[in-house]
Amino acid sequence: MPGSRQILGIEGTAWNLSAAVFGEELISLHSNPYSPPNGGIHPREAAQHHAAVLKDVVSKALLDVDLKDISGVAFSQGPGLGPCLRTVATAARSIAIALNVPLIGVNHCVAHVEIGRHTCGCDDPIVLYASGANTQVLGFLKSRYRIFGETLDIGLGNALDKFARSRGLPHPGGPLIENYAKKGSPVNLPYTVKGMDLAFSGLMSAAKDCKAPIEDVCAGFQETAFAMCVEVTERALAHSGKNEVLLVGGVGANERLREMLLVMCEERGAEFFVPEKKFIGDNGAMIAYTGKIMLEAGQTIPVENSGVNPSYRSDDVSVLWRRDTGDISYGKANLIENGTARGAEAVVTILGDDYVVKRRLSKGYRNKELDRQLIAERTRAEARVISLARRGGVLTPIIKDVTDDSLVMENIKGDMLKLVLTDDNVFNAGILVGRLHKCGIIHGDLTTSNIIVGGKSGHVCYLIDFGLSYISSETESRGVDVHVFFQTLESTAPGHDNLAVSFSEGYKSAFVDADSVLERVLEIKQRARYLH
Ligand SMILES: C[C@@H](O)[C@H](NC(=O)OP(=O)(O)OC[C@H]1O[C@@H](n2cnc3c(N)ncnc32)[C@H](O)[C@@H]1O)C(=O)O
Ligand SMILES: [Fe+2]
Repeated sequence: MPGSRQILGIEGTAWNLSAAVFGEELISLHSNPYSPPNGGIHPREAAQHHAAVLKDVVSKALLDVDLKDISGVAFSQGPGLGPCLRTVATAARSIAIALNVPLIGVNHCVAHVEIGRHTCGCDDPIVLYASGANTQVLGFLKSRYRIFGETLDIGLGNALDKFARSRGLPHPGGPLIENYAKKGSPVNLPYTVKGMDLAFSGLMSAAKDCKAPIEDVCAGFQETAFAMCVEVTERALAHSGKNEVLLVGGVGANERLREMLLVMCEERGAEFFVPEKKFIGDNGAMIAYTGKIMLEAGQTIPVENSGVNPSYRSDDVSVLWRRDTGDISYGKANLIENGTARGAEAVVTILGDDYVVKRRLSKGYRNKELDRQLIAERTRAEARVISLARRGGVLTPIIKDVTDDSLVMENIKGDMLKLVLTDDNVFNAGILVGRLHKCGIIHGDLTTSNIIVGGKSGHVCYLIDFGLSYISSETESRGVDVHVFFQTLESTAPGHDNLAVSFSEGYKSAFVDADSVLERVLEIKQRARYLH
């Protein structure tokens, strides 16, 4: 393709040294993976491997290309293993200087997403990015890939690989576990979704200690870990109002994970996408392609500023190559229509004039036993938290009846706070949340749709939907609660900073530790994390 724009991309953040050229479409892709002789990936040894094979891999990628057509060199700038990143960056800089073309520093996580969007032809998905080092649920909003939820400890792939190693299996363990799991019946392991976040290290330790046959442990590991990922993905879908799901990252090769996401999407009427295998794990094509669209948007970097960043986050990248999408539609999923509202987890139906029934839905993607157990645990926990909150003076619906999967409770009449955003109402909401935090409860989903303003005076605030609530007196958890509330204020009433001030005043008047929580809220905002 003479004259057309072609980009050379080099990937080498961890296990795979891979190079590709992307023009209008993929022109070439060559890889030389590193397999550790024993144990996991050793950063320095992996970097030595990359240095040793780089010339061969890049030459092969350039074999049928006229060097005059190369208009940019892209490389993985991070995240990844420091020595590996530096090796690849050095090579990319030299090639860019030799060819006298711009250099493009690509965020590896964003590249996983972009090659997925391009090759699958999806537009604006919620992304489950599950790899060795990372596990994140992402969605595009206002020039950035926002992180809706992510692992708080290790990546899912690393958890699988480490467990496999503890059983004497070679690296990478993910595919081997998948094979064992096909022959097993799942054991029960700890399910650790925390709000919108995930954690895998407790699950991994429990799997290591489990004495059941390896097939059953592998099946239990997959069923538990994947159900956690699918749950957070579904919630992000419900909150964002988006209707596409894209799976990327090495763990996305797993057929059971794909099947579970497909079932979830079918149940919600969303569309599921997954790239073909050569584009799902680490590969040079994702770097070359993302380099190409970045170059077209003018996002190149001078060689002197091209240092690598081993902890480069997906939400650090300013995405200039995508058109902006509108606001997230908070609470849209919770609107009651024809007497029924469907959220990510439950259906609420009006029962006569005075009551509503909240029934948790069975999820077809979950293993039956896990499904039954989660529904029963969460229903009981919700009833408990509501009673505790009432005892602490928080107005909530009165619970009339609890079964294995449903709560019958008082029908609170009034308007959602988001429809009556006045200083007085928001001040009262602050008092309510202050009382809640005082009695050690975190709401977990403090949106302006979950506060109802009503009562005789028309100004009394009730708190509803405790489905994600938990017990904690930590400043961080309280701060996240308030931060979520402030974010929904911003999205429903942009520019009305006075509302956050009124809320804070109410909050302070009801809760002695309010100041330290509000300080933490500022810190959380700085972290630019999209917590919802
Ligand atoms: C920073 C970068 O280096 C890193 N890349 C990475 O971790 O490689 P990736 O190719 O995306 O994913 C590798 C992981 O994917 C897992 N994996 C591969 N096939 C699998 C399968 N069939 N089932 C489960 N896990 C699988 C492997 O066990 C390994 O943990 C990342 O994206 O976080
Ligand atoms: Fe990766």
